[in-house]
Amino acid sequence: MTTSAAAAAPDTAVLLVNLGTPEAPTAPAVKRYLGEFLSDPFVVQIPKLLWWPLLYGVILPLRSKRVAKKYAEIWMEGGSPLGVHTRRLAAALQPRLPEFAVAHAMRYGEPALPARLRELRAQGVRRVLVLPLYPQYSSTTTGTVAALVEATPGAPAARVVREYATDPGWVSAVADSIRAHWQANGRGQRLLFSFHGLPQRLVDAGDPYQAQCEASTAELVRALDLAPHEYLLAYQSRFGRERWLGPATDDTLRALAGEGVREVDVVCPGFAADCLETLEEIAMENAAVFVEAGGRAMRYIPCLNDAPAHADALAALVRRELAAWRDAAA
Ligand SMILES: C=CC1=C(C)c2cc3[nH]c(cc4nc(cc5[nH]c(cc1n2)c(C)c5CCC(=O)O)C(CCC(=O)O)=C4C)c(C)c3C=C
Ligand SMILES: [Fe+2]
Ligand SMILES: [Fe+2]
Repeated sequence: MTTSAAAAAPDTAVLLVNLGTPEAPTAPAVKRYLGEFLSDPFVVQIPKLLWWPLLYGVILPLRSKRVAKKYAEIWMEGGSPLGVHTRRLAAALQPRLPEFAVAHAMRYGEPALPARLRELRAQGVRRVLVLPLYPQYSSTTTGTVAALVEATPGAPAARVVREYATDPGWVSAVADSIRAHWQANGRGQRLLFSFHGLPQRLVDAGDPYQAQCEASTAELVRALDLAPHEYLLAYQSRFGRERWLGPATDDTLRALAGEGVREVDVVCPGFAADCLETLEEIAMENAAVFVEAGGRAMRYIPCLNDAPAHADALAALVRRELAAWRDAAA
């Protein structure tokens, strides 16, 4: 690097943060990743003394093997879909924000968030806007990212984007992707909005996640001009025995097939990037559930991933957030 390029090194960075994903579609790699994920007290609130023996003694040994097989079915040349799409999205964002350094990190696994923050500081970055890739806020996702940023010594000054559930640019990008999918593949009789689930207990305790999923859906319904009978909202990926948000995506698909609906489209606006929960659980498992219940076809509408419209929307969001940060400091 020349001296002038070094002098021009950006003092502000944008850090995209996603959940994280295993390094390989193997039981040991899945065990490492799930172990870190499920021992985060923001995600599972059972006291350590009870939870850890259950997690490390029963859940991980059983689940890692089963889940590794699922990852193997969706693995891409460059790695896990969530990792590949997140990396590509950061690369798509960089030319749209040329005066800033754009990087990405994961809350669990690699590239690890604390190391990335310190690396940016070492490169001369003094301020970092952290953008968790969760449109809707939950303590279990955005909240744990914000807490880790706060708890990382040696990090640049940081601001964390809380949510973008009704951001107009993001809503337009998702709505356009749904229209484009209909144009290319035909349109089903219903559109199902499927969001990742959450324990009902957390919502009752004040987590705004459900309200934001509903707000995202309302904005998308408005943008697409859908009538009430044309769409449904459901929650997927239940984990454990307690009550989670409902209705469940699989139950909803069975009920639709039972009502005689032959073709249904499913979109997952809680996921910025395709991952196990969309590519395997929705596009494979739930598509089979719908057909077994008598439906003809469940068509999955992909996440925005590294689409230009996604990068455009996030770049605009970043510029607004940085301006708000500047104003707050002034
Ligand atoms: C207590 C368990 C879980 C909570 C709470 C939870 C919230 C939550 N998760 C996402 C987004 C993703 N979750 C993903 C995978 C995944 N989630 C859980 C459990 C909880 N999630 C598990 C155990 C797993 C792993 C897969 C499995 O074992 O079934 C993923 C995909 C990761 C990938 O590598 O592809 C995403 C993304 C949100 C948005 C959320 C709360 C709102
Ligand atoms: Fe999850
Ligand atoms: Fe799942």
